[in-house]
Amino acid sequence: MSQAPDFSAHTPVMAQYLRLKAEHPDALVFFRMGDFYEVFFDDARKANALLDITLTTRGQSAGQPVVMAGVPVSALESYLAKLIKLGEPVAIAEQVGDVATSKGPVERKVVRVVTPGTVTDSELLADKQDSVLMAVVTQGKTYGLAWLSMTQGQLGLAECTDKELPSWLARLSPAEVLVDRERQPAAVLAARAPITNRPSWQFDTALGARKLCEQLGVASLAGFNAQEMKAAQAAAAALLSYAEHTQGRALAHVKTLTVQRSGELLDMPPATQRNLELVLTLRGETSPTLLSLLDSCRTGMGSRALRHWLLHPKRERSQALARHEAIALLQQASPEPLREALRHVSDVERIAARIALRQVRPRELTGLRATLQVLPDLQGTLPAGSPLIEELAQGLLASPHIEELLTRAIAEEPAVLVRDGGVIAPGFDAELDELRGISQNCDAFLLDLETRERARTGIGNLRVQYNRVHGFYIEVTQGQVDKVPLDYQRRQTLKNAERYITPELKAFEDKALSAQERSLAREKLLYELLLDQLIEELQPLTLLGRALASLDVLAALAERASTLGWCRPEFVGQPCISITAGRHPVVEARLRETGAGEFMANDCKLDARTRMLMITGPNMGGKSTFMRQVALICLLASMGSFVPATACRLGPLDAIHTRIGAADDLANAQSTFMLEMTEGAAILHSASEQSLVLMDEIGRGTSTFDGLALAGAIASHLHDKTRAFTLFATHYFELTEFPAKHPQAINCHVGAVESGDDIVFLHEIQPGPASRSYGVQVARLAGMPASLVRQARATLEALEAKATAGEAQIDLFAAPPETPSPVIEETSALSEAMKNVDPDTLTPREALDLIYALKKLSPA
Ligand SMILES: Nc1ncnc2c1ncn2[C@@H]1O[C@H](COP(=O)(O)OP(=O)(O)OP(=O)(O)O)[C@@H](O)[C@H]1O
Repeated sequence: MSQAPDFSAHTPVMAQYLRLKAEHPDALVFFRMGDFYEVFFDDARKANALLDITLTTRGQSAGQPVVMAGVPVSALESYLAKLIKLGEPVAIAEQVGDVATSKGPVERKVVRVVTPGTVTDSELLADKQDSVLMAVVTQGKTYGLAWLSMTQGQLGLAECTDKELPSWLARLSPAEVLVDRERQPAAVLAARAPITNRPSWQFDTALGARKLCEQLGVASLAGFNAQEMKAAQAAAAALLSYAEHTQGRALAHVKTLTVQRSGELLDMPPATQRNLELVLTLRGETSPTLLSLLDSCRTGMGSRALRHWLLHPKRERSQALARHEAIALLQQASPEPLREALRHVSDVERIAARIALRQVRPRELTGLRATLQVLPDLQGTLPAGSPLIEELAQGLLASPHIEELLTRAIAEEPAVLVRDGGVIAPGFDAELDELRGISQNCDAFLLDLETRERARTGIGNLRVQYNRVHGFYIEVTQGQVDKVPLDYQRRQTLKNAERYITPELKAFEDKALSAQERSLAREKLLYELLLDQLIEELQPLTLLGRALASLDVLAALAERASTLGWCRPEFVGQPCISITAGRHPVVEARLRETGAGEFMANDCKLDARTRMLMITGPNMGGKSTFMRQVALICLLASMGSFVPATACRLGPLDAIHTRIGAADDLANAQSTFMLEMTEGAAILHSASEQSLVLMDEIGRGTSTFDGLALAGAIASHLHDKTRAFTLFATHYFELTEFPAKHPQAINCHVGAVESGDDIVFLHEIQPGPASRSYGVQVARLAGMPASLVRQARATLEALEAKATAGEAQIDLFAAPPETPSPVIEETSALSEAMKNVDPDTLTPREALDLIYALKKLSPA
């Protein structure tokens, strides 16, 4: 055992600080001193650098100057927000002892540690996004994942392979990842989420299983089908220990576990999420994206749930079907009354979590009360006929007596903080009412005393008053001082007046001031008791939060479907992606916003016989837009939304893969071409017959011949071996020959017409190959100098003439030659042996031996 460090040479306060710091070496310790949080020594230097706060010294301790910096208590939140953004954990050490009665420094304790993945303060969290804490550990080839959204009380487990790990990280986008400090998985380092190292022993399967059972209040994990997930349990051990450690308490609100298996969800690798601009644009902005277009939710919890739906579509379709049905009914009846009712709803999910962590503020409770009061109205807006909506409606019924309790307990308009008083409603507690009565009756008493004293002393302008510094006093102007009776004791002398106190007034003062203090203490106690009662009701509250969030998403999707003119998709069992008049929702919205014209709708018909579209046509013609819109429509249908088309039939789908030209991944030191090939290889390895693959101009990152050869080979592989539904956009004209030799591929092109030197894009997908590429025209449109365009055109004509003059056609798609057969080697061994033979010198016996030897060398 290591010995506890000895801080006895330090001043008592510094010794106390250093003990707390020793328990939290990785966090900045914010040490409460009255109205400030102070940081010392190295933490002070760090805070000075990160927060730009002034560094000073205060005296000495153990012979060293005490370097310090401080932030006012009232500004804590803004400093925390900065540090959390920078990924710096902060341990908050509060004064927990009684200042008045403490001998030596008042007792202080770290009450919580705020880290990026465990923040629960509403001010520090984005309304529309969850903060997810995740733990990742490897056991052999399996990665165990466990994650927790502290503010939603949701715990998740999964296991995956190293290939799948990046998808999981992208999907969950954790705010903080816990890893074994001895074995940090490369994919986690690459994901660039803040990493927190934990000791190896915390990633222990048995400990994880025990902690999970305790947390969920179950005897075994069998009910969740998680008893065999050893690696995930090990991750959960570290996750739960850390979460409790940072909150400084057990997590009463975490009662549910979702077990997600690889293979359950539609696979969307990070490249797909990025290329389709689902939640972030390629530039990293939050708008315009598919999520920003979809999110007309009325509540933060709705927006968070929508994001989850979008990133976690299931392969199995029953959930999506139920959502389609609910949206159709809401749309028929108009979703507006429900959306209107949702305006009055607070973030019940987060409030429930903050109740559990005993951090909830009075005004959040009045928000909850107001929410509970609108539930009957909200219930009235729900259409009948959808099992999903009926199930969600059950969640709304769960909490009538919480409303009653909150109405009785919390004042109409409570103060912001409990310590300010005025939070508990009158009539809730007799003792509190009495204490408040005493301080409130002050005014009447003082008026009465004033009248009596005026009469007794004959001083007409005598006044009884109060101020915070001197308490109660009787004020007499200097001219009247000689009339003051003997029982008046002088308190203070002013220029024009004297102030006195009398035994009666003193007695009243003691009673009034102590009543105020006692009433504040009583309110604090009652508030804590109220939290105890509310914590008993966490389950219905959590259920209520989820129901409201889901209803909000359904109503938003119904509204979007009506506003944007989307249709209900249909699922079928046979392989097909059949979209009639599909549109790219985000591009269409942008065109509408900017008045830049109408979006041209396009069909996409793929089935068992046609699995690949070879798409050609000019730059800017709309190839990328078309391919992306097909993927987005498939994704929207799979998450349970309506889709931007007039009709849509979808067969089973297991993944959406995209390889779309991206900027160099400079941060990872990969060249464009290397990245292109790496992403392409990953797709060829993981796509299946039920996958949708988008290949946009693969091969363009290298020389023409290399690129063309690779593109041809990749198309063949996808067509012959993978057999995925593939949209293959290319500038290589040679590839328009591909369908002639590949029966499941067809040519199509984006239409464009030339008028003179100009080109007009029709954005229409038409059958057959494009006639030419129009690159020079596009360059002209882009404003290249006229002389340059002329030169390019002349060169192009010359090149075209040379090409048609003729070389023999190469079959780009011919099956690869067989690996050289061993025959060649063996034959050469044979001829090698023959070289050394001189027949004229051989005896018959040697000739026979030679025949046997040659026989051995020859192929069978
Ligand atoms: N169906 C459509 N209707 C109307 N406008 C469209 C349509 N498709 C694309 N566009 C417009 O054309 C622009 C270019 O489209 P897109 O990027 O898809 O072209 P591309 O053929 O992939 O070009 P490149 O080969 O240069 O990547 C889009 O930004 C959009 O404004």
